[in-house]
Amino acid sequence: MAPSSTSPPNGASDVTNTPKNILWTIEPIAGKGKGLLAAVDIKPSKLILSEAPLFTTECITSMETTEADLARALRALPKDSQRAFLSLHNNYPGKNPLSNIIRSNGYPLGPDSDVGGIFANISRINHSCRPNAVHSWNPLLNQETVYAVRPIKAGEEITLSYHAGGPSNTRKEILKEGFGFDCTCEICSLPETELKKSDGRLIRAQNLDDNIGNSESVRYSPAKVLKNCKTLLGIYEEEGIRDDRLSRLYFDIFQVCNMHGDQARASVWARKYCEQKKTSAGRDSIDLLETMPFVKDPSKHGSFGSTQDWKTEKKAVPKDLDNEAYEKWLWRETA
Ligand SMILES: C[S@@+](CC[C@H](N)C(=O)[O-])C[C@H]1O[C@@H](n2cnc3c(N)ncnc32)[C@H](O)[C@@H]1O
Repeated sequence: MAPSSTSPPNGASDVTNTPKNILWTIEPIAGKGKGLLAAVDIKPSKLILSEAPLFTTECITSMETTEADLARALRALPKDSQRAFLSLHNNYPGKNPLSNIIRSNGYPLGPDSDVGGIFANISRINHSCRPNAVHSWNPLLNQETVYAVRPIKAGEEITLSYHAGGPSNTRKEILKEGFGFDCTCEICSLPETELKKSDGRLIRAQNLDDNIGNSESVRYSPAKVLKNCKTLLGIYEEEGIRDDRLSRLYFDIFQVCNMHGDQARASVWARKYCEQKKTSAGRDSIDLLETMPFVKDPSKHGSFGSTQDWKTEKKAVPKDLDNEAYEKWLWRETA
């Protein structure tokens, strides 16, 4: 066992796990090697970990020299960082051990980045198809952050999503092919009847998501798309999905409303997106900072005003409705 209260290896910064504030420990997890267990109850939006990479794949100069490039970069690290790297899980033992440690543990440093990072602690976090935490690269900190998105009980495993979405057979196939393991998360291990129900919901979610992402539908049948968004949100609630699928859905709804000139609702959904990003990536999340201006003025976003069919002013958000009436307004269900 490697308790998280020990000093992080050189190059790895770990702001939360000081001896005074131990949120988690690294422990053996049945069937998954090691993993992170919560040491205390953790609430959503709590920063669990913020960590700089031990090193990045920027040192790789070509496919042919990958192993040699990595060996050189590794030798340049302090001894404890080298040990931390070499102790990480290798899912593909045999030739090219360094490349395969990267393959087993690397995270891209941002959604569009070709550069991967290896982390002493974050790389120990196992996958779940219903994760209770979300990771993201914070370019302002130059660190990967992990925030809780659901309440996590002391003793519960902290989990991230390596790949999200779809019914269990699709997910299992992708995880096996892309990451080389058979997923045994709590969703994939549900009893058959429950798994079937969950799969049914997630197949429906996939179809709804396809419709919501279809620009023709958003342009010509926005009322139907908005209805599908509401159904999808209901499925996410039922399935306990609070990862980036949820913030993406909020952003999609923002765009549907904004595209048709409904600035009042667009502003509400932009705010929901920002709040969810604050929970999953912190108040200094780039996505949050970039979207905040559209809460104030949705018309500044590129999606604004292809039509004015739903035209409202931003100030038209009602203030005196009860919850039920407000929800009806929000989903454009009032006459
Ligand atoms: C990035 S490592 C995570 C930490 C690793 N368990 C360890 O011992 O260092 C990824 C590996 O953990 C295991 N793993 C992660 N999530 C899993 C899951 N849901 N089911 C089964 N094995 C899992 C697999 O062996 C996978 O290749």
